[in-house]
Amino acid sequence: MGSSEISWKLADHPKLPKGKTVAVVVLDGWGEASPDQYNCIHVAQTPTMDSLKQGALERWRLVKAHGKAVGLPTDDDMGNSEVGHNALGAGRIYAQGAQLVDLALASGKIYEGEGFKYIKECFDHGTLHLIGLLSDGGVHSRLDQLQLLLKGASENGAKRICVHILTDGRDVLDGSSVGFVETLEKDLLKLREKGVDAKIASGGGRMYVTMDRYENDWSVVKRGWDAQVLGEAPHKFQSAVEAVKKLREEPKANDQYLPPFVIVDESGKAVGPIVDGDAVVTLNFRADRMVMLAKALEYEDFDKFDRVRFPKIRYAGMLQYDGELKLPSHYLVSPPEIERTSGEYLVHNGIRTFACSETVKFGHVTFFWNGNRSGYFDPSMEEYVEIPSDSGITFNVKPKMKALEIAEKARDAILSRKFDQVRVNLPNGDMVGHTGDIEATIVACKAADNAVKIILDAIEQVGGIYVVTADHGNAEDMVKRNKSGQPLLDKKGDIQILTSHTLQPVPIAIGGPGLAPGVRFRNDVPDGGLANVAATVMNLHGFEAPSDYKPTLIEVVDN
Ligand SMILES: O=C(O)[C@H](O)COP(=O)(O)O
Ligand SMILES: [Mn+2]
Ligand SMILES: [Mn+2]
Repeated sequence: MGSSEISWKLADHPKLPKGKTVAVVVLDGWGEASPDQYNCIHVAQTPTMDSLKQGALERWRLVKAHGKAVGLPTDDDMGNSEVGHNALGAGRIYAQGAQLVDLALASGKIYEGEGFKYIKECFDHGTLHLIGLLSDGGVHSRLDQLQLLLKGASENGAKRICVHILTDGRDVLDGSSVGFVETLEKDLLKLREKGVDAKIASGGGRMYVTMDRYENDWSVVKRGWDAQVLGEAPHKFQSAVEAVKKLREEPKANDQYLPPFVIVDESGKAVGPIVDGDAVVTLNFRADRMVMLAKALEYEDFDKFDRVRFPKIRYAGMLQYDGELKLPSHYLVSPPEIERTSGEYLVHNGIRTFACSETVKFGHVTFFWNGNRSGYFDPSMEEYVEIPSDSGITFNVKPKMKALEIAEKARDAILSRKFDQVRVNLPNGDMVGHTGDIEATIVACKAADNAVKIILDAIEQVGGIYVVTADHGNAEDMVKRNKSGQPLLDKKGDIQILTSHTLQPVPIAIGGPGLAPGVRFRNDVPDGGLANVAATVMNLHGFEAPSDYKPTLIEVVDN
C-alpha cells in the first residue's frame, strides 16, 4: 500500500482526553528477575523505579520482551534492542531478520534471489568473502546460518571462500570465541576436502573491529577494513584458532575487544585480502552494526577514513540494512517490511514528537522505533536530538554515561510544552551490563533511575503522563545460571559472568497527574509483550489504535 492511500486518521478514544504530554521512557537492558547479588537493578539504589512498582499495583506490570513475542525464531532467543524497539514502535509482531534468513536458507530461496545471483557472477574468477559476527548469539548473526551459507555457496559454484570473523563475547559468554572458531575451521576443512579453497582470512573483536554503530567511531571500521580489504593488521598468525587463543592471553583481553589480526601463509603474506573481481557478503542480519561497513564497501564517494584501495567488488548484505538509503543495494534476503508505525500515525494525528538518546542508542529510539526508517516523518512536527556518546572507552569506565544529559533534554522538551510525546532511551543498564562489570553496572542502574526521576518530575509539573518500560533484560542478571537458578562456575571456580541480554520480561509502568483516574492495566492480556505498548501509548494520547495493532494494555474503569 502506498503511503498516500493509507488512511492515517485515528479514531478518538471514547474515554481518554487528548492534549496531555506523554513521556515514553525506555530503559535499555532493564529486566525483572529475582533479587540476588547478581541482579544489579536490585542491588542498586533505584528509588524511582521501586516506587513505580510498589506505588500503584494496577499501573505496573511485566511484558514479554524475548522470543516469539518480538518476532524471533524461538522462545529461547533473548530479546535485543532492534526487535524490542521495532515492536514497541510498530505495535505488531514482525518475523525478524533471524527468522527470515532461517526460512530463506531452509527453502533454498536465498540462492534463487537477485542478491545471490549478483555475487555469483564473481565465483568463476574471484573469491567470495564472508564478513560477520561469529557466534550463536542470534542477535546480529548465527553460526548455523554461516555454516549453511558456506555449504550452499560452495554447492552453487563458489570455489574460493574467505571468512573474516568478528569474535563476540557480548551476546554470548566471553571466551566462547575459541570454540566457535574451532567449529568453523572444521567446516572449512570439510569444504577443502571437497576441493573448495575455504579458509579464515582475518579477524578481530566485534567492539574494536568493524561493528561500531551510528557513526560513533569510524576508527573501529577502519581497523576492520585494513585487515579484511588490505590484508594489514598488527598481529599475524597462520591459524585463526591460534590467533584467538594467543590474543586472549593478554591480561585484560576479551572476545569483544580482540585486536585485529590477519592470517598469513608461510611467507608472511595475507591469505585473503579483498581485491578487484571478488564478491563480498556481510553475513549479519541485523542492521545497526553493519551499516558503516556497508557504506565503506559500497560508496564511491567516501571520506570517513582513507580506504587506501577501493576494490571493484560485487557486494551484498545478508539483508538490506537501511531501506531509506537503499543500503546495500544488493542483499540476499529481504528485510521485514515494517509499515504504519505508531510514530508515523501519531505525527499524522497532530502529535508533536521529541526523541532523544546518546549516540550509541540514538538509532534505537528513532530508526528502530520507526520501523527501520531514518529521518523525520514530518520535520515540522518532530525533533530528534542525539547527545554524542563517549567513544574509545568501555562504558564501565563511565557508567553514568549521558543519562543526566538525556534526562535534562527530555525535561526541557517537556517543560517547553512544544511536544506531545517526549521519548527517550536510557542506555546505562544495557551498555554497562555488556561489559560484565558488576560494580559499574550497579552505578549504571542508579544513574538510569535518577534520570527517570528527572523526567517524571517534569511530567508532574506539566500535568502529563508517563510510560516507563524497557526493551529487554540485561542488568538484572549478570551471571550464567543452571536450570535451578544457581550461578555456574567456570573451570577455575569463578562465577561465569553473563555479558549478554536475558530472556526476562520487562516492567511497564504508567502514571502521572494527567492520567485519568480510572486507567489501569487490563488483566485479560496476560501474555502482553512489547508490541502491545504502541496501542497503549496511542490511547494515552487520546486515540484508538488501528485495528490490526496488538491490543492495548490498559482499560478505563468508571470510578
Ligand atoms: O549490539 C550490541 O551491543 C549487542 O549485540 C546487543 O545489544 P542491543 O540489542 O541492546 O543493542
Ligand atoms: Mn537494548
Ligand atoms: Mn544490549
